[in-house]
Amino acid sequence: MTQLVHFTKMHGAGNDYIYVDTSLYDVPNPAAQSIAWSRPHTGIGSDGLVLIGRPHDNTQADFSMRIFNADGSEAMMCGNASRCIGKYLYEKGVFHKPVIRLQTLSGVKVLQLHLTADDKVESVTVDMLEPRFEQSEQYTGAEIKLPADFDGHVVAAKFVSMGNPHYVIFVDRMEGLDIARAGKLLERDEAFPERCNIEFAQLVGNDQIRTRVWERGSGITQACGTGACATAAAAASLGLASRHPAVLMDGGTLDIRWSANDDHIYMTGPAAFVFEGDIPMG
Ligand SMILES: N[C@H](CCC[C@H](N)C(=O)O)C(=O)O
Repeated sequence: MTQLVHFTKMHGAGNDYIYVDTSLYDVPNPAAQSIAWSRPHTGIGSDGLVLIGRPHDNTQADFSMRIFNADGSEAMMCGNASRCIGKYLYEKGVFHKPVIRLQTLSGVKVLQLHLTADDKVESVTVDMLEPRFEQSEQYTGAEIKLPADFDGHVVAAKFVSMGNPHYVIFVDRMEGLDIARAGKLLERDEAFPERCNIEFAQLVGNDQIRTRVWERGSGITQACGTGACATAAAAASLGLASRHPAVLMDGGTLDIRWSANDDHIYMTGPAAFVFEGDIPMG
């Protein structure tokens, strides 16, 4: 008999993933499952698969997260998924505490849940740790060439690592730019040995940035938590915006605060259940 896996589909500002609690269901080949289940017509339809697990070292963290893009590649971190995991654990009664330490491939992230009067999770703040701008195994520093429709519209561009790599391009207007084409091309630019997430950002004011995202391994998504943090960090470090902007993405707005005290970025935003069900493995 085919083994069924219970899943929960959730989204954070429209960035949707399939969540499986691996203490209940083992997913031996998550890359293949992410590809199959993320397909809209023959699967569940999502930006990828997130596995909620128990940490390898439980002195450091309460739970762990692994995230797979829709193409099966594994990501170091996912901001929107970390907020959804907070809501999942709390509202399903798995871990009924408002502070959760989540182990990821890019370090332990602390989640602070904000609760409503009827004990629901209204929003979650995640300590996303420090942004990094320097050259690394993720970015060679080589010049990046943009397609011709961007000529005359680029204000600035900057590489930022939030654990995972991001390249943020500030433009003077979004209209008329083929961001899907540019994103697809730049994701695989040779400047990014591990490929890259690409953000297209337009300054709306000192405290507001409009951002669209091409995610490595998933394409255009409605929002990206690490991408919003990278955008805010790039904007502030270039002197284009404040250290506490609202980042307006296609599927919702994230509040980003880059603390001057500890240099950490704090991301606050929503998390929502969509539906749950059982799906065959394989
Ligand atoms: N959507 C995610 C990021 C997934 C990143 C992934 N596309 C990669 O780094 O390969 C977020 O909310 O932060």
